[in-house]
Amino acid sequence: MRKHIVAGNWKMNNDLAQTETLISELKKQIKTSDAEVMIAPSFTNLWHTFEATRNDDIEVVAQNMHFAENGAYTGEVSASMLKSVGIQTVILGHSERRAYYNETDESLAKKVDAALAHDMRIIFCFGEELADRKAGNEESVVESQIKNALFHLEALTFKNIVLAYEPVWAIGTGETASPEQAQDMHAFIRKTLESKYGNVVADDMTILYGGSVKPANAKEIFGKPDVDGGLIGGAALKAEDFYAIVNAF
Ligand SMILES: O=C(CO)COP(=O)(O)O
Repeated sequence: MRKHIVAGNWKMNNDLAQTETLISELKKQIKTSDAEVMIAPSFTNLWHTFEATRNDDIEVVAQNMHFAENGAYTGEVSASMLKSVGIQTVILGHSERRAYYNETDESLAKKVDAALAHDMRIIFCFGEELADRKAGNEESVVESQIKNALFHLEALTFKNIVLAYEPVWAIGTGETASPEQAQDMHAFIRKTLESKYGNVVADDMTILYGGSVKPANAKEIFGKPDVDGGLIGGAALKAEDFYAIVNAF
């Protein structure tokens, strides 16, 4: 079933004290919403945030994980470690991870497999760079990112996957894809899924848009038929702005 989701990716922001402040401000904003609400703090704050929001309509998710179960991977965190602190969902493939930490379609396919093997839900991110769009290659780039990391999966596993289209040129730049550009790409993504998995998987897939979503533009973007929610960076760091976006549905 297709859901509405608004997820806040805090990236490398908020120490423990700032996390506590933001959580208490978020709690004041919560009201019944049509959208599932998620927040992704840094690893150091996952457990605390999970505990502090236990009774609220907020799911705490991780920003990344390693594909191995355990071992000599200094600085890394595994799926079972995340699950042991209550985390059921992980963001994989964010463009910042691809750009700065050499994450590739190949390593992401392994992370996807590891998360699914632990019955975790995945928010799988992808999106073209500015040069790709200028060259008119945005669809082929997105298509290959999806195919290379996900098309080895069986149709049934897609119930544990949420897709997040985040054009790199719109992340943290203040420049949003127009609602029409987002809609066109989301429809293309659905068509790409349909070509391999059929229309049930394609129609049921929740596809989020990410890149400079703000209270001022959320309603228009979320109003598009193939946009099922957002992955929010900067605006997720202010409780009022975040919930204005959640309530844009
Ligand atoms: O990267 C993003 C969410 O994962 C989007 O970031 P901004 O909302 O700050 O553009």
